[in-house]
Amino acid sequence: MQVDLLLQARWLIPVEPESVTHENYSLVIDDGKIIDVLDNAEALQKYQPRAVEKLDRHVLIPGLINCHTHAAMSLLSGIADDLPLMDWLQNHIWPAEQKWVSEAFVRDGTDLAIAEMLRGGTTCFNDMYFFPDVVAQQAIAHGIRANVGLIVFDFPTVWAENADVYLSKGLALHETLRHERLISTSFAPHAPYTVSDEPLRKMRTFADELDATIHMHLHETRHEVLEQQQKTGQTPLRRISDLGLLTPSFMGVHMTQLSSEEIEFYAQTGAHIVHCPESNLKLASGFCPVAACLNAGINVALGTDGAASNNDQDMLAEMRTAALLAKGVSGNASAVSAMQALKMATINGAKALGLDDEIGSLSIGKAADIVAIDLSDVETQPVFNPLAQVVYAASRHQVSDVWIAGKRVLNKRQLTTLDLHELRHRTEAWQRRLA
Ligand SMILES: CSC[C@H]1O[C@@H](n2cnc3c(O)ncnc32)[C@H](O)[C@@H]1O
Ligand SMILES: [Zn+2]
Repeated sequence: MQVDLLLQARWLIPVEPESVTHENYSLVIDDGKIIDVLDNAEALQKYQPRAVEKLDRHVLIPGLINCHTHAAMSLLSGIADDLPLMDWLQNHIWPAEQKWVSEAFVRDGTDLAIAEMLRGGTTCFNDMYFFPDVVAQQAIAHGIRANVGLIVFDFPTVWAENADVYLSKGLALHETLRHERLISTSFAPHAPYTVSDEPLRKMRTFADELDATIHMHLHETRHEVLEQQQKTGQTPLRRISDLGLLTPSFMGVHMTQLSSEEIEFYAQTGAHIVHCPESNLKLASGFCPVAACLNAGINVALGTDGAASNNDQDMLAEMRTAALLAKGVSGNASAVSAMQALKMATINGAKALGLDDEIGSLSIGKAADIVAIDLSDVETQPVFNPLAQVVYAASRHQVSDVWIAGKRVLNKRQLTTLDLHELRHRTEAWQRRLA
């Protein structure tokens, strides 16, 4: 049988259907999909590939899914550091956004983040930012998968005047993007402290009608929880639950403040958590009790958050931080194993986005979203355990090749859909303006 491409790898970690590492294994790709996963020798007997790629020093893993970011904020990386969330947001980030955010800013900032993400093995990002139409357009142009946030605030910004306008623009954009192969959409109310009850109720109704997900910052800091409790007698989590938002189509981002009772309660709802350990550590927000959440059966995905609070878009690093932090805070070295960390960055992200039929593992029938990591560098030798080298030692500079829906977007470290030289010029121009 003739097929488009055969990837012959030294190691292959499919994540699903089995948590194993195969040695000398091939992925067979046709029409943008994985059609077989089998031993190298068998693959050559069974298929006549139009192209063969030998990856004999490499491990193949599923494309990494960055389940929470604000891509265009890459242009704000380093403008305000070493500050707690509300000081950072209210006194630095929001004033800068008010002054600078435009369609051109979002186009160039999103391109900068996409270049960084592709070079680091991220094949899908879940975004929440102004001008989501531009975010979608840039993702399509550069061949990366994106879930675009239909943002809502209860006050005017550069994108809309009031909650109803945010919602109507979001619904129109959802309709425009409905048939885009690499794009999905999600309602994205910013946070409990910036969106009132009525628009949240409306979003629940729209999300149900359109079978869409909802993506929201929630319980990010102790301050957020205490302030709302003092004002209303309720935690933000209880309020969001009373408004009917907590269902399997909801992603609560951060969730650093959770009691054991709240973990049990959240698990019952089927809602997902997106853990952003590096942003939480840098803003000193706390951290999500991931080991306890996973044990309770909550699906926990991983995100970097924007580069103004991280300060990068490096999902390999985020995986390592998630695994190490969970062990450190639980006092249990088995908490968040290397396989669990890889799952959080792949299949769990796909589940949170409702895309697990399509992406998140190297399984037959799924899209060919694949990352090759070269483990021959001294930094990742010897390779007794490829999975441990990926999670605990590899750096994003070892990501050699990336395919999304079968298209090669990184070829031996070269981006195929973005010109880095030209991107650097655009970024430097923004730096001069912002300075
Ligand atoms: C609705 S557009 C996104 C909005 O969120 C701001 N933001 C970035 N990071 C965080 C965070 O960790 N918590 C809360 N809000 C954040 C971003 O600057 C935009 O204004
Ligand atoms: Zn965020």
